[in-house]
Amino acid sequence: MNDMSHEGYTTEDGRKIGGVLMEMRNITLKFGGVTAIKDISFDIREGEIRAIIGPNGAGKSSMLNVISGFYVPQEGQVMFRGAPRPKMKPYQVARQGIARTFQNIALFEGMSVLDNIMTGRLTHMKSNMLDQAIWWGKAQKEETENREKVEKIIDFLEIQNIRKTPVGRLPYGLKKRVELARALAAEPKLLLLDEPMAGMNVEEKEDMSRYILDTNDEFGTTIALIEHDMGVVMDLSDRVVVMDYGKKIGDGTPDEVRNNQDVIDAYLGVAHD
Ligand SMILES: Nc1ncnc2c1ncn2[C@@H]1O[C@H](COP(=O)(O)OP(=O)(O)OP(=O)(O)O)[C@@H](O)[C@H]1O
Repeated sequence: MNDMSHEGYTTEDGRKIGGVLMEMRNITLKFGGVTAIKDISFDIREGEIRAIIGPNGAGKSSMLNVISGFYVPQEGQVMFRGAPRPKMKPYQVARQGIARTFQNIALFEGMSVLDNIMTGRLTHMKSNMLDQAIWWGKAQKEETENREKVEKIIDFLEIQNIRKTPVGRLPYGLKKRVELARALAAEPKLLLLDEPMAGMNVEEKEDMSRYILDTNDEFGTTIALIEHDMGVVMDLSDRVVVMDYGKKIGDGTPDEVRNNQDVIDAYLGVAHD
């Protein structure tokens, strides 16, 4: 990586990364007597793929929930586009352009793939019941536009052949892809992925990696993901934060992180003071 200026930087593969989109400033999060996150700071820049990794119980899920606005830290400040982010409801987070997937897939099992993905468009729907009653044309136009956006995502993720299939009948790897499709239907600026490769076989992991890279490339989406497995994110990410016991022990390019002794120790389970 070179030119790591405040305005952005250029990746080794020549992609231009922009300025800071989101910044975590001295975040501390506690659950009663347990400190899940201890005074952690880092930023996420426009257009980058940013990973947060760490062993079991390191605090990754807690951090993703702080980024998504689900948890409000006791100390520190979350900055979004240069302004402190207030406590927000999930729909307000969605309107800021943040979408996420979940580790335990959260789809409507009885609904078709297409209908599940359409639910991702909800934050973009403007016409209400009254519009639909008195001016059906407006609602119909919006429905057509939403369908076109969703069809584009279905093509992009190569799931045309299962568009009418109830999600409950799909194998795990495809469900994960449908969840990604639903998140993309919201046209997020920032996409949060909660262990996107968990429970996948090698081939499914390769597919998911490719779709994540293509999403970033095709739509310019900034992506932050948490992952337990260090290996899978190294080829994917521009920069990696490493957490262990709630602390940040590394932050840098995959190469920098791979050669960081604290990170090596944490993954080998070397005892702490
Ligand atoms: N809702 C909660 N209530 C109480 N303690 C919690 C809660 N969520 C997390 N913790 C604790 O905070 C610490 C960090 O947990 P967290 O789930 O964020 O780690 P993680 O890195 O995501 O772990 P894993 O890889 O196992 O999912 C752990 O000690 C956990 O027990």
